[in-house]
Amino acid sequence: MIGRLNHVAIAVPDLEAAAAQYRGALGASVGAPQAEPDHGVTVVFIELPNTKIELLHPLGDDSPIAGFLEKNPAGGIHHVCYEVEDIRAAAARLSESGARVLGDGEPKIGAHGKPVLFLHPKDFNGCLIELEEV
Ligand SMILES: CC[C@H](C(=O)O)C(=O)SCCNC(=O)CCNC(=O)[C@H](O)C(C)(C)COP(=O)(O)OP(=O)(O)OC[C@H]1O[C@@H](n2cnc3c(N)ncnc32)[C@H](O)[C@@H]1OP(=O)(O)O
Ligand SMILES: [Co+2]
Repeated sequence: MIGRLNHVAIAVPDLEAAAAQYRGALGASVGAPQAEPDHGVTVVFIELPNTKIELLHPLGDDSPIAGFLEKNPAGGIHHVCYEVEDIRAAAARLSESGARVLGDGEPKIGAHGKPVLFLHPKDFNGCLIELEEV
Protein backbone atom coordinates (compact mmCIF):
# COMPACT_ATOMS: atom_id res chain seq x y z
CA MET A 1 0.00 0.00 0.00
CA ILE A 2 2.52 2.73 0.97
CA GLY A 3 4.84 3.75 -1.85
CA ARG A 4 7.67 6.28 -2.05
CA LEU A 5 8.86 8.41 0.86
CA ASN A 6 7.48 11.82 -0.16
CA HIS A 7 9.10 13.87 2.61
CA VAL A 8 10.57 13.95 6.10
CA ALA A 9 9.28 16.90 8.14
CA ILE A 10 11.31 18.77 10.73
CA ALA A 11 9.63 21.20 13.15
CA VAL A 12 11.91 24.21 13.66
CA PRO A 13 11.85 27.13 16.14
CA ASP A 14 13.22 29.56 13.50
CA LEU A 15 12.16 28.85 9.91
CA GLU A 16 14.42 31.45 8.28
CA ALA A 17 17.49 30.28 10.20
CA ALA A 18 16.81 26.63 9.37
CA ALA A 19 16.25 27.43 5.68
CA ALA A 20 19.49 29.46 5.60
CA GLN A 21 21.37 26.55 7.19
CA TYR A 22 20.12 24.10 4.55
CA ARG A 23 20.88 26.60 1.76
CA GLY A 24 24.29 27.65 3.16
CA ALA A 25 25.97 25.00 5.28
CA LEU A 26 24.25 22.10 3.49
CA GLY A 27 24.17 23.59 -0.02
CA ALA A 28 20.63 22.41 -0.64
CA SER A 29 17.96 23.71 -3.00
CA VAL A 30 15.54 25.50 -0.62
CA GLY A 31 12.08 26.76 -1.60
CA ALA A 32 10.27 29.86 -0.35
CA PRO A 33 8.14 29.79 2.82
CA GLN A 34 4.57 28.65 2.10
CA ALA A 35 1.81 29.61 4.59
CA GLU A 36 -0.65 26.75 5.11
CA PRO A 37 -3.30 28.28 7.40
CA ASP A 38 -5.60 25.24 7.06
CA HIS A 39 -2.87 23.17 8.64
CA GLY A 40 -1.62 25.76 11.16
CA VAL A 41 1.91 25.77 9.76
CA THR A 42 4.28 27.60 7.47
CA VAL A 43 6.41 25.17 5.45
CA VAL A 44 9.64 25.34 3.46
CA PHE A 45 10.46 22.44 1.11
CA ILE A 46 14.01 21.33 0.39
CA GLU A 47 14.33 19.24 -2.78
CA LEU A 48 16.71 16.28 -2.53
CA PRO A 49 17.54 13.84 -5.34
CA ASN A 50 15.43 11.08 -3.76
CA THR A 51 12.90 12.84 -1.49
CA LYS A 52 12.12 16.17 0.18
CA ILE A 53 12.67 17.75 3.57
CA GLU A 54 9.77 19.80 4.89
CA LEU A 55 10.68 22.46 7.46
CA LEU A 56 7.65 23.30 9.62
CA HIS A 57 6.90 26.27 11.87
CA PRO A 58 3.64 27.01 13.75
CA LEU A 59 1.21 29.42 12.08
CA GLY A 60 -1.71 30.88 14.05
CA ASP A 61 -2.87 30.29 17.61
CA ASP A 62 -3.76 26.61 17.63
CA SER A 63 -1.09 25.03 15.48
CA PRO A 64 -0.99 21.21 15.81
CA ILE A 65 2.78 21.40 16.11
CA ALA A 66 2.92 23.97 18.94
CA GLY A 67 2.89 21.24 21.59
CA PHE A 68 5.67 19.39 19.80
CA LEU A 69 7.91 22.47 19.76
CA GLU A 70 7.17 23.16 23.45
CA LYS A 71 8.42 19.67 24.22
CA ASN A 72 11.30 19.98 21.74
CA PRO A 73 12.32 23.68 21.83
CA ALA A 74 15.37 23.11 19.58
CA GLY A 75 13.12 21.39 17.02
CA GLY A 76 13.05 17.80 15.82
CA ILE A 77 11.86 15.31 13.27
CA HIS A 78 8.07 15.73 13.26
CA HIS A 79 6.66 13.25 10.70
CA VAL A 80 7.34 11.16 7.67
CA CYS A 81 5.10 11.25 4.60
CA TYR A 82 4.48 8.15 2.48
CA GLU A 83 2.73 8.22 -0.89
CA VAL A 84 -0.41 6.14 -1.53
CA GLU A 85 -2.48 5.67 -4.69
CA ASP A 86 -5.88 5.75 -2.99
CA ILE A 87 -5.96 7.63 0.30
CA ARG A 88 -9.55 6.73 1.18
CA ALA A 89 -8.90 3.03 0.64
CA ALA A 90 -5.72 3.36 2.71
CA ALA A 91 -7.61 5.14 5.51
CA ALA A 92 -10.33 2.47 5.54
CA ARG A 93 -7.77 -0.34 5.66
CA LEU A 94 -5.85 1.38 8.47
CA SER A 95 -8.98 2.09 10.52
CA GLU A 96 -10.01 -1.56 10.14
CA SER A 97 -6.58 -2.53 11.46
CA GLY A 98 -7.25 -0.41 14.55
CA ALA A 99 -4.99 2.51 13.65
CA ARG A 100 -6.25 6.02 14.46
CA VAL A 101 -6.70 8.24 11.41
CA LEU A 102 -6.46 11.78 12.81
CA GLY A 103 -9.00 14.57 12.30
CA ASP A 104 -12.46 13.61 11.07
CA GLY A 105 -10.99 11.01 8.72
CA GLU A 106 -11.62 13.25 5.72
CA PRO A 107 -8.45 13.97 3.72
CA LYS A 108 -7.34 17.64 3.63
CA ILE A 109 -5.44 19.23 0.78
CA GLY A 110 -1.75 19.33 1.72
CA ALA A 111 1.20 21.49 0.70
CA HIS A 112 1.46 19.86 -2.73
CA GLY A 113 -2.25 20.33 -3.51
CA LYS A 114 -2.88 16.63 -2.94
CA PRO A 115 -5.14 14.92 -0.34
CA VAL A 116 -3.33 14.09 2.90
CA LEU A 117 -4.17 12.27 6.15
CA PHE A 118 -2.26 11.68 9.37
CA LEU A 119 -1.98 8.55 11.55
CA HIS A 120 -1.47 8.78 15.30
CA PRO A 121 2.20 8.41 16.32
CA LYS A 122 1.29 6.13 19.21
CA ASP A 123 0.02 3.54 16.72
CA PHE A 124 3.27 3.55 14.71
CA ASN A 125 6.15 3.23 17.15
CA GLY A 126 6.10 6.90 18.16
CA CYS A 127 6.28 8.11 14.55
CA LEU A 128 3.64 10.51 13.18
CA ILE A 129 2.80 9.32 9.66
CA GLU A 130 1.34 11.44 6.90
CA LEU A 131 -0.15 9.80 3.81
CA GLU A 132 -0.30 11.79 0.56
CA GLU A 133 -2.31 10.59 -2.43
CA VAL A 134 -0.32 10.83 -5.67
C1 LIG B 1 0.64 21.73 4.85
C2 LIG B 1 0.49 20.31 5.18
C3 LIG B 1 1.83 19.67 5.38
C4 LIG B 1 2.05 18.65 4.27
O1 LIG B 1 3.08 17.97 4.28
O2 LIG B 1 1.19 18.61 3.35
C5 LIG B 1 1.97 19.02 6.73
O3 LIG B 1 2.68 18.08 6.92
S1 LIG B 1 1.04 19.74 8.01
C6 LIG B 1 1.87 19.09 9.49
C7 LIG B 1 1.18 19.58 10.73
N1 LIG B 1 -0.07 18.89 10.94
C8 LIG B 1 -0.15 17.80 11.72
O4 LIG B 1 0.82 17.38 12.31
C9 LIG B 1 -1.51 17.16 11.82
C10 LIG B 1 -1.46 15.85 12.59
N2 LIG B 1 -0.94 16.07 13.93
C11 LIG B 1 -1.79 16.10 15.01
O5 LIG B 1 -3.00 15.96 14.90
C12 LIG B 1 -1.15 16.33 16.36
O6 LIG B 1 0.15 16.88 16.17
C13 LIG B 1 -0.99 15.02 17.21
C14 LIG B 1 -2.39 14.46 17.50
C15 LIG B 1 -0.15 14.00 16.49
C16 LIG B 1 -0.31 15.38 18.50
O7 LIG B 1 -0.97 16.48 19.01
P1 LIG B 1 -0.52 17.10 20.42
O8 LIG B 1 0.96 17.23 20.47
O9 LIG B 1 -1.31 18.33 20.69
O10 LIG B 1 -1.06 15.99 21.37
P2 LIG B 1 -0.41 15.37 22.61
O11 LIG B 1 0.51 16.32 23.28
O12 LIG B 1 -1.55 14.81 23.38
O13 LIG B 1 0.46 14.17 21.98
C17 LIG B 1 0.00 12.86 22.15
C18 LIG B 1 1.26 12.02 22.25
O14 LIG B 1 1.88 12.01 20.94
C19 LIG B 1 3.20 12.53 21.06
N3 LIG B 1 3.46 13.28 19.84
C20 LIG B 1 2.92 14.46 19.48
N4 LIG B 1 3.39 14.84 18.27
C21 LIG B 1 4.25 13.87 17.90
C22 LIG B 1 5.09 13.66 16.76
N5 LIG B 1 5.12 14.56 15.75
N6 LIG B 1 5.84 12.55 16.67
C23 LIG B 1 5.81 11.65 17.68
N7 LIG B 1 5.05 11.74 18.80
C24 LIG B 1 4.30 12.87 18.89
C25 LIG B 1 3.23 13.39 22.30
O15 LIG B 1 4.53 13.49 22.80
C26 LIG B 1 2.30 12.59 23.20
O16 LIG B 1 3.03 11.50 23.70
P3 LIG B 1 3.02 11.20 25.27
O17 LIG B 1 3.95 10.05 25.45
O18 LIG B 1 1.57 10.90 25.60
O19 LIG B 1 3.50 12.49 25.92
CO1 LIG C 1 4.04 16.91 5.76
